[in-house]
Amino acid sequence: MYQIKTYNAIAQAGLDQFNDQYQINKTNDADAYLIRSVNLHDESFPKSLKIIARAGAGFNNIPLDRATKDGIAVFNTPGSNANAVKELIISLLVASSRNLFDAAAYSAHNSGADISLRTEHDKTKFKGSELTGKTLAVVGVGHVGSLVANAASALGMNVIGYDPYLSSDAAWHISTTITRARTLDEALKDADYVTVHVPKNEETTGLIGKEQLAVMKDGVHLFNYSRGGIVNNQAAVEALDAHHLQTYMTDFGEDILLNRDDVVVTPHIGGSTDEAEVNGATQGAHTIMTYLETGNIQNSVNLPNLQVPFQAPYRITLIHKNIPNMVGQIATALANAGINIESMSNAARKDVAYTMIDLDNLKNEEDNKLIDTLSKIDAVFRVRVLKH
Ligand SMILES: NC(=O)C1=CN([C@@H]2O[C@H](COP(=O)(O)OP(=O)(O)OC[C@H]3O[C@@H](n4cnc5c(N)ncnc54)[C@H](O)[C@@H]3O)[C@@H](O)[C@H]2O)C=CC1
Ligand SMILES: O=C(O)CCC(=O)C(=O)O
Repeated sequence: MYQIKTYNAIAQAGLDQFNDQYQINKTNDADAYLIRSVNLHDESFPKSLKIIARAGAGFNNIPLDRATKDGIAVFNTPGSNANAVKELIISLLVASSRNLFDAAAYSAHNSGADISLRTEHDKTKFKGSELTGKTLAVVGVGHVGSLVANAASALGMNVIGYDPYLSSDAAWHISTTITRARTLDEALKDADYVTVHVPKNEETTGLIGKEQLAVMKDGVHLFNYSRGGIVNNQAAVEALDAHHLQTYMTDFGEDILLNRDDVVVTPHIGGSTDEAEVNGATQGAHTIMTYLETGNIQNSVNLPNLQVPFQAPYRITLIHKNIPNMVGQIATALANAGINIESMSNAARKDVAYTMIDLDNLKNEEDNKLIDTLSKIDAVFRVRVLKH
């Protein structure tokens, strides 16, 4: 029986994917965590833990290096909530161009006998502009950014995308109407609207700061629905005070953003739709079952991808450092145990590697001894034995 531990609200439809080999939230000694935004940086992991599946895109809440050293595979669910974020960004583009929040707040407090007279007089304050023909810069053109770019283009906007690491797969999803910027400044300088859709990491922290804001045109609208810290909020507030930035909308609040008419803060709701939550939980559940039952890896964020159908009834998987002679040592340990290798596959990702070995014969009583021997090889982080 495999044990699953969940954190945050995980959609029931996702939990329903687990078959009767799985128990949910029965013990802390879990084989798998299925999580959303919980911060795991200060948590130690139980020895039993083999996989963390993040239902969603961002994985900056997970200590990846520590997880790798503990032999834990970490996955996200790419694209599962991208449409939810896209629809929210499109609504915010419209809301900012039509002063929707201010106009609605005005009407909420406008009452009395002469209401229609006052409305007709005051509505000029809320006159907006149209999105068609305006320029949108999309920074990060992955799952979310590409959908935002294509939808904005369909609304008649000129869209400029900036993504120095764009994968060829992702490029297939971008409309030919999107202009590609070679530098961040090139994307920002003509934009009436800027939206940021990058992962949070060392490189992207402060990606939009004082200098980048200075490159933008007067009156620009900025959206940060990626992560707090990717836009430097202090710099954004200064640009708002100088009436250089017209509005700033973000999913990630901070005290300096409070009580301002030119800021809209939403409570991290970018991926909060029924559909996105079901997609993420379902994809996460399938990722967990595949990894626990077959060892196959797709969409890991700390291990290399490696998918091989079972070639024999038994499979040994090893997570280890990507250094010379690891495969040699593993093969020698198996040979010393008198075990013949049916098939062996290995893949590496930076300084970590993953090896899967399929075997015809493995006596039950030998499992523990073999795991012990393989685990003792220096630089091996995790050994598992699976049966087909
Ligand atoms: N507010 C919310 O609830 C949600 C927030 N997010 C955030 O949005 C981020 C993006 O999500 P997805 O599009 O699904 O991820 P993704 O991984 O599909 O796309 C991210 C893109 O950013 C690009 N990128 C990386 N560094 C860059 C840089 N320095 N400059 C420009 N582009 C860069 C990558 O090449 C990639 O194409 C997530 O990492 C997450 O933090 C995602 C979903 C919901
Ligand atoms: O709603 C959630 O779980 C968070 C969505 C998110 O921020 C992400 O997927 O990166």
